[in-house]
This record gives sequence, structure tokens and C-alpha cells, in this order.
Amino acid sequence: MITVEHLAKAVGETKLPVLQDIGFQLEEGEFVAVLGGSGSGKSTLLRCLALREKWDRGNFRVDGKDILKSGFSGKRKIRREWAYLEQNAELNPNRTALKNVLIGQSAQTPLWRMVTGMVRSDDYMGAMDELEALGLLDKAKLKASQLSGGERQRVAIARALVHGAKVILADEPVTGLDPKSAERVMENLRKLCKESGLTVIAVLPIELAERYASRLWVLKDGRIKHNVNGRRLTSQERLSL
Ligand SMILES: Nc1ncnc2c1ncn2[C@@H]1O[C@H](COP(=O)(O)OP(=O)(O)OP(=O)(O)O)[C@@H](O)[C@H]1O
Repeated sequence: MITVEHLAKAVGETKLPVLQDIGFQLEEGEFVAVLGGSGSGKSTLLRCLALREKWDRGNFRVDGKDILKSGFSGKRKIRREWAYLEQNAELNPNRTALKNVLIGQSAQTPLWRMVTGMVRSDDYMGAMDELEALGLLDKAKLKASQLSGGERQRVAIARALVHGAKVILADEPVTGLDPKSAERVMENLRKLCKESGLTVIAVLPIELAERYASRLWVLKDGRIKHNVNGRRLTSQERLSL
């Protein structure tokens, strides 16, 4: 269970209040689409949840743990169990898809493994399983630079899952992808939420959000103005976008 109360964040030298009073509760397995007009704070919200930005105010509890007040162990929980996927998945272009999955995020990879590039056979099998589940088995030995945008996104998702992510925060994971690749990424995420209890919070275009997400958040004036579960937005709610 994730609980956020009164999250506030002001940015820049002028201290522009971008997030003012964000609050929500989420059970595991939810697939949340974050919507809102340009500048409504979607990326800032994801960055705050990933602890890439300091919160000005608010409470943040995950599985009963007070993340902001429990010091290093709270931060470690988020770093270990949550994955933050920025737009344009950051992969090492000279490494294969498989190596990118295995030796990915430095925060989650022991230093010796980063340096030597060595992996355990269990890890190898786990990475191949995830690549297969995401339809990338035949691409495992290709360098990341040879993959399409959609394939790179799926490698980034596989990497997050192999490293034990329970929550994926994804900022525009399908922007720039052709429609078929975008749908494939969406289908993978929805399946993982339903079958593995993964929780996804992603900034998405409205058409895909309404088709694939289980919940829609519309940000406006620093708040979640509409929190919609299991249905499309009404025409009134769409006016907030
Ligand atoms: N470091 C910063 N310094 C100054 N202003 C910032 C900073 N970061 C974000 N902002 C401003 O905060 C507001 C929210 O930005 P954010 O990127 O979260 O919006 P968004 O909803 O993701 O927008 P978009 O849909 O256009 O990507 C914008 O007005 C942006 O210009």
C-alpha cells in the first residue's frame, strides 16, 4: 500500500508552487496514468515519488514504512524496490540488451559486478525470462544501439523487474514510439500489473491511458483534480486537460 498526503513542491528560483496538496492511496497491482496539461507537474510528481526531488512538505508511507522520516532505510527501500524510467530509456548503447538488463542501474548493482561484468547463472536465467516475457528473446544479443525505441523501453522495463522493482514510475514511456510498439509496451505493463502485482505510475497520452490504465489521475493547480477508477473521463473532466 502506498499512501501520500499533502505532497507539496515548489521549483526554481521563484519557488513556483507546482505540487500543492497531492494525496492518494494505492494498492499493489494498480496501473495509474498521470494526465494533465503541459506544466501541470506530471514529471515533478514522478520525480518526487522517485525521491529524485526533495519534498517541501508531505507524508509518504509505503507498506507501513514512513519513507521521509525513516532516514536512510526509507530511501533505500525506494531505491531498491522502485524503478524510475525517464523518457528515452537510458541504456548503455555498446552493451547487449541482455547485459543492459543484468548490469543496469548502478544503484542496484554491486560495484564488483559493474567493474567485472560478471553475472551469476541465476541472474542470467532471470534476465532471459524477463526478456522472453517482454517479447525480446531474439534481441537479447543485439547491442542496445541496434534496438528500436520500443524495444529499448521494454529492455528498461525488464531491467527494472530483474532488479526486483515492485513499482515502476515511467515518464512518457511511449512517447516517440510507433503505435504498434507503444501498444506492446502498454500490454506488457498491464499484464505485469494484473499477474505479478506490479504497480505502475506512468505519464501517458489520454488515448492509451483510457485503454490500458486501471486508474486515471488528472493534475490541475498542483492537485489531483480527478482520480478516476475503471472508466473513461467524462467530457467535463476532459476540460481539465
Ligand atoms: N528546475 C526547475 N526550475 C524552474 N521551473 C521548473 C523546474 N522544474 C519544473 N519547472 C516548472 O514546473 C512546472 C511543472 O513542470 P513539469 O515538468 O513537472 O510539468 P509536466 O506536467 O511534466 O509538463 P509537460 O507535460 O510539458 O512535460 C513547469 O511550469 C516547469 O516549467
